[in-house]
Amino acid sequence: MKRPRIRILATGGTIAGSAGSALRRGYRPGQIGVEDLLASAATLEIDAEFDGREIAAIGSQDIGWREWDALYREITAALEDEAVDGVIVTHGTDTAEETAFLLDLALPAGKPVVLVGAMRPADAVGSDGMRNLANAARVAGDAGAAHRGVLVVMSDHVFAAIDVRKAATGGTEAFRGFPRGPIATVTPTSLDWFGPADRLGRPARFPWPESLPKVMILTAYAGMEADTVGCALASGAQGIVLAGLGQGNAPATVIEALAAAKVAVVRSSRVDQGSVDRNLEVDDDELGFVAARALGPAKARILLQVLIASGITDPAAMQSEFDRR
Ligand SMILES: NC(=O)CC[C@H](N)C(=O)O
Repeated sequence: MKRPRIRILATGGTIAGSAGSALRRGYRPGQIGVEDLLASAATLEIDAEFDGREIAAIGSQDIGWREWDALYREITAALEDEAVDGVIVTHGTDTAEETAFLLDLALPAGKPVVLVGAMRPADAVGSDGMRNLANAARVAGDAGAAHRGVLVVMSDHVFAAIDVRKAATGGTEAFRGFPRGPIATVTPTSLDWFGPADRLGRPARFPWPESLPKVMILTAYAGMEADTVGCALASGAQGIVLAGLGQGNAPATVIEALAAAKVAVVRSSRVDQGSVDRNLEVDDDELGFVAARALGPAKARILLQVLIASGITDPAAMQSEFDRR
């Protein structure tokens, strides 16, 4: 059988991180260039042909429009290139869910696109980077990974971009999926999908935006004051995501300020699991809010940015996009 051809787009992160010593705790992400990453991968004798391009060499806390735009363009070119069977994006774990979800919203279902990272730098004892990369290659080279949207491979799990979250600050099992858990298990030599591809023939949900509007996340807490909303508006936010308490709640004065704000408001939750539904304790119909459903604040912000960029600002129309999977 023909070896799959996989394009690696490197952005940095711990998978390219180095401490300079196996026993040093502090380290810097994005130190290992794509050529060195490819050289390490070559020693694993993975049954695939790789080529690589460097998009960035950063910790993903610094990722933003410049890198996302470059990634979208490179991935689109790779998807159109008959010589490429699948794409791997090496990425820091902190914002992997945001990058994966943004790309997921704007790419057509088709060839596998897989984000992968690591929790331990490349020179740490028991580093997980090459294991995860070998797993990602297994997925990106698998025909069964096509038409599932953008995927994230961490530890021995495959997650869909729409579900995945970084749910722990440390440890190699740091990623979880909500509401769906992993959709496959993977090792360098095995891959088991739990169900059929669910995006067969689905076009891109949104055109790639020309830029992303400013949308801020306000995290709720006991004693939160309404002036936080004023701060967001004064700084030019065109939309606000409430990382609310429980089912997207906040003190009454904050809800009033949000209702008075003349920008889109999406209620999500600071709680990691479970969805935020409409009209439970907050009257979304009355106040013109949108419920984020199962999207956590970071991904709700990405969707809200894309909606505003696409000219979709009516609350009912926005809600139906948040209801979609
Ligand atoms: N485990 C990691 O990748 C964290 C490193 C860095 N903060 C990043 O997100 O890129």
